[in-house]
Amino acid sequence: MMNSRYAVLRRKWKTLRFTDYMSTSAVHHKDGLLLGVYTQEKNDECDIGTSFFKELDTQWKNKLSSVLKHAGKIKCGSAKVFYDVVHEYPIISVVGLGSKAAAINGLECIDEKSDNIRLATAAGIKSFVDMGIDKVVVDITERPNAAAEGAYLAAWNYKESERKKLPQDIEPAQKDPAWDEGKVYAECQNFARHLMESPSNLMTPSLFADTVLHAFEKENCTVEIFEQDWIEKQNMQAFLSVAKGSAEEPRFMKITYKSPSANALNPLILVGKGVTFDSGGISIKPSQAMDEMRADMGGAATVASAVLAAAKLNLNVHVIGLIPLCENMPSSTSCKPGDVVVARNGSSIQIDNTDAEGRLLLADALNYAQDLNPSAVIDVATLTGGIIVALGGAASGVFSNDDVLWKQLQKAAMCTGDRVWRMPLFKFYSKQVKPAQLADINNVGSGGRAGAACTAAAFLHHFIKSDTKWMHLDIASTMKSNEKDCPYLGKGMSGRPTRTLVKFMYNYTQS
Ligand SMILES: N[C@@H](CSCc1ccccc1)C(=O)NCC(=O)O
Ligand SMILES: [Mg+2]
Ligand SMILES: [Zn+2]
Ligand SMILES: [Zn+2]
Repeated sequence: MMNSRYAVLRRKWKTLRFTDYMSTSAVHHKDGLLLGVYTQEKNDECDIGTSFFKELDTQWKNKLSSVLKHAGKIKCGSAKVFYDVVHEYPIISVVGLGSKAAAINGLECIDEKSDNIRLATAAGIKSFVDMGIDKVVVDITERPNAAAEGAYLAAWNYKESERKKLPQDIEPAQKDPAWDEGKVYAECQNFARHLMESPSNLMTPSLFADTVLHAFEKENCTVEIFEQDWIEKQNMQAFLSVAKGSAEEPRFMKITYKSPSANALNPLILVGKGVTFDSGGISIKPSQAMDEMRADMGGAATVASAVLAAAKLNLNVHVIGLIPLCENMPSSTSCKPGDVVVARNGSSIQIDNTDAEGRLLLADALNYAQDLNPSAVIDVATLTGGIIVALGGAASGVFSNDDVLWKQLQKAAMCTGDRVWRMPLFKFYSKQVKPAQLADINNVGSGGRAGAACTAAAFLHHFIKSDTKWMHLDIASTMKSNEKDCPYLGKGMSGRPTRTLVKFMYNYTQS
């Protein structure tokens, strides 16, 4: 709640902003400062400032420690704002970094230190909302990359009018390459959030392809956009069976980034499901929350964004992103329940539920991927409601035929805080999708909703050759975010797991 002293000081500062005095000599008066303190375990002891906090405190004759003493404890991941403590920075936000001893928590599968920094920095950025601040200077004593991630993820909003209320000029107190890296991780996740959140009429398959092409303009990458005739020549009939219900033409994107120093001939291939709107088709979805299916291209968005980050960070990797894009709509040209199509690999598929469309696009894209001599193939897809039932928003579900690949992804996710959880690829589930009554395989499992994420993975597994190292990420569980579960992302389409994919590629180059 705003008390009277707060109101007076805020008014005073706002008045000052528009004086000639401000616009000439004392530019600092428009700047906010974000400082960190470690939470003290003992109740009667004050929180302890970071080394940067202490440095400024000495410079400013203990004014910071003095206000902190009266402010009481600052909880981990929360912020307290102080006005006019020093004239250099009229607004200072002090954030709780949690315990200095925070470390990797095996049970939680997360590096708590890094996540505390993200939470704290995000809370600090948000504490400057509506203050008209031009620039925020951030204390980066602890984990500069995580600080940048928290800051830039928190400063983002799909709506420009909301974004403008938050500081957009954010700078580290000292130059640090780790901060710059964290900024790329966050900005690429924000790009994925933009693609996912965009209304489906403004992010059709062709508009998605154009937007991504534009984002890669300055990167040393090859971006290919294939149209319907190419998809037909590729015999991608499973993919086309979904696309044919819509007036919007499908697209197939291929984005290649090969670091000049990467000698790997065999690329890592990322495949992203790009259904720009999933109405369910003839097996139409209930209208409640159907709008959220504008984000059914979350796999495509995160794959494109992760490859973009790899290029921006010059990661020592050879990666190809494959992105089948289409709409799933009901019409007189739609595929009907019980229809049979032949996929690119020659397998016949009985389509008993047209809402289980993602796996049809992926079947053909995965088959194409394996023609490119990959070192590993990873698909990313908002694939099933079943994974939401299984994991909630805590993690993306991962199915893999390779333990090393899985462990590398798990390690990456611990660092980024964007978690993953391994799920089974038992024959138990394969037997529920094949054989189908009229074809080699059915696009839905005989168990119905029971184990639906697992039968979907079993379906994809059918299209994976025995010597291909493969991982399938079902990201329907992490498609959306909310303020309570992840304050640094807030509410809306999450852009998860972009940072985990980038970190995975970073580690992949080291192995
Ligand atoms: N598009 C997929 C996943 S729908 C999952 C979802 C549901 C509600 C809110 C967010 C995400 C699909 O249609 N899958 C078919 C299925 O799960 O049966
Ligand atoms: Mg969208
Ligand atoms: Zn669907
Ligand atoms: Zn879908």
